[in-house]
Amino acid sequence: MGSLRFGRDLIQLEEAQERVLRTVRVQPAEQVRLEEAMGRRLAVEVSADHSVPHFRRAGVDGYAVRAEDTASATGGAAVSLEVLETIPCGTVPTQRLAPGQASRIMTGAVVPEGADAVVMVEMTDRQELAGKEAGLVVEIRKAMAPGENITAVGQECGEGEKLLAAGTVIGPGEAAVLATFGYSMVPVFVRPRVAIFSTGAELLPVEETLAPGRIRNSNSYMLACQVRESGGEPSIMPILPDEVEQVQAELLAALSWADIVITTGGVSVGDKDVLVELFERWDGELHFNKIAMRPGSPTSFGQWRGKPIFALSGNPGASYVGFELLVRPYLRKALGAVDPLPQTGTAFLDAEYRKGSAYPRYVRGTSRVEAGQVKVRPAGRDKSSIMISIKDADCLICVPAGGRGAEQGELVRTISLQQH
Ligand SMILES: Nc1nc2c(c(=O)[nH]1)N[C@H]1C(S)=C(S)[C@@H](COP(=O)(O)OP(=O)(O)OC[C@H]3O[C@@H](n4cnc5c(N)ncnc54)[C@H](O)[C@@H]3O)O[C@H]1N2
Ligand code: MOO
Ligand SMILES: [Mg+2]
Repeated sequence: MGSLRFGRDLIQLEEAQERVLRTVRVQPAEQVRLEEAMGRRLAVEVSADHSVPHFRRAGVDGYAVRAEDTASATGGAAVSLEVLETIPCGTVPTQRLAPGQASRIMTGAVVPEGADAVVMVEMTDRQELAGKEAGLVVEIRKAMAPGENITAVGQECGEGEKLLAAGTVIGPGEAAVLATFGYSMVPVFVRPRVAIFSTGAELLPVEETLAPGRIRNSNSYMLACQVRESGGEPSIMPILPDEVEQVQAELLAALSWADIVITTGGVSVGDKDVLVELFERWDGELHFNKIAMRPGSPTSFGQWRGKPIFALSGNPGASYVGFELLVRPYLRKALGAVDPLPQTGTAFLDAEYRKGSAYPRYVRGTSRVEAGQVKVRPAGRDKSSIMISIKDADCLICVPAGGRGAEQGELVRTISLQQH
């Protein structure tokens, strides 16, 4: 039995997170088409290289006028103005308004010089005059205030304004900004390639028929989803047996192309806990192999050939939580996030949690808002070996170390899940 198996140094989760984040190298950038940039993280800061809007923009279909010309207009006593021209969207007005003049204008078109308001067409009547006074006249039935129905230059944003920080996840609003400023190609961080290995002689590939003592490999698929959600490119690798030679060879092979390796299982104190065996004989660097947390206390992390290896516990609950607390922050930082650690909040515990523990516990929780208060309860049976309740969790409930657990109604700290 090697020394790592029992003689492990216990560290706090915060220390483990720090050790993980210290090793992160930010990913290189690549250019992708704007329509393919959704969900990616921006690799550059984006500033406005022009004001928005960059011309005075009509906000309604109607008539551009001089507000002072309309001062006396009411429903009963309209003001008549001479119509100079029609200004459709995408064109530039050719004439400046003088007193007594108006121009027909469409929503989104350039407001002509001289005009300082746009009257909705519903507040006007048109007249075609004949004879000596031939021409088009518009009757305005509403007094306008200067600036009414006009979006001023730079009202949305001024030239030079910083709009998107590097590391921002590109969603609908960001895509609209990028399009506005001409980014047909967008510099984004390259997705880290993540090799996912599950270890254990009991594991069956998903397509196999159940057999006595065997279970299907669920961790790899769960983790692949977590990797994808975090912006990584997962590869589900073949199941590894509890044979250290083979595990060593397969992980080394993966390190030649993957940016990150994740394993599950084989990190505890069982006879066949093969990752422990590997860490005893490899030429890599082990940064920790025991964290004061439940689930996932034997979670281990090291670097081999300069690449990070996360060895998560095999128990599905521990694997899931280990990823959220350690791997997701790594991926987020590698993709330029400035705040890689999960967001925390508080909520009222809606059920008692009587399970005390020597280590802080991260209990899968389901939260809801009731009468303006966030309430949270355990998502189901919360044992690290239980897989079924993972799907119901939207947060982790932090239960401090100690023999007491937590009371119903107590304000508890929570960690949000499923962020990018
Ligand atoms: N004597 C002790 N026994 C255990 C301790 C301990 O401190 N002393 N720690 C327990 C804790 S805590 C955990 S967590 C587990 C960690 O176990 P391993 O990481 O070594 O994982 P395995 O032994 O390989 O498997 C544990 C469990 O999970 C199932 N499993 C594994 N891989 C998968 C997969 N890909 N998909 C679905 N399920 C998987 C496996 O069949 C086992 O049931 O050790 C405790 N024991
Ligand atoms: O890693 Mo274990 O989950 O602490 O039960
Ligand atoms: Mg084990």
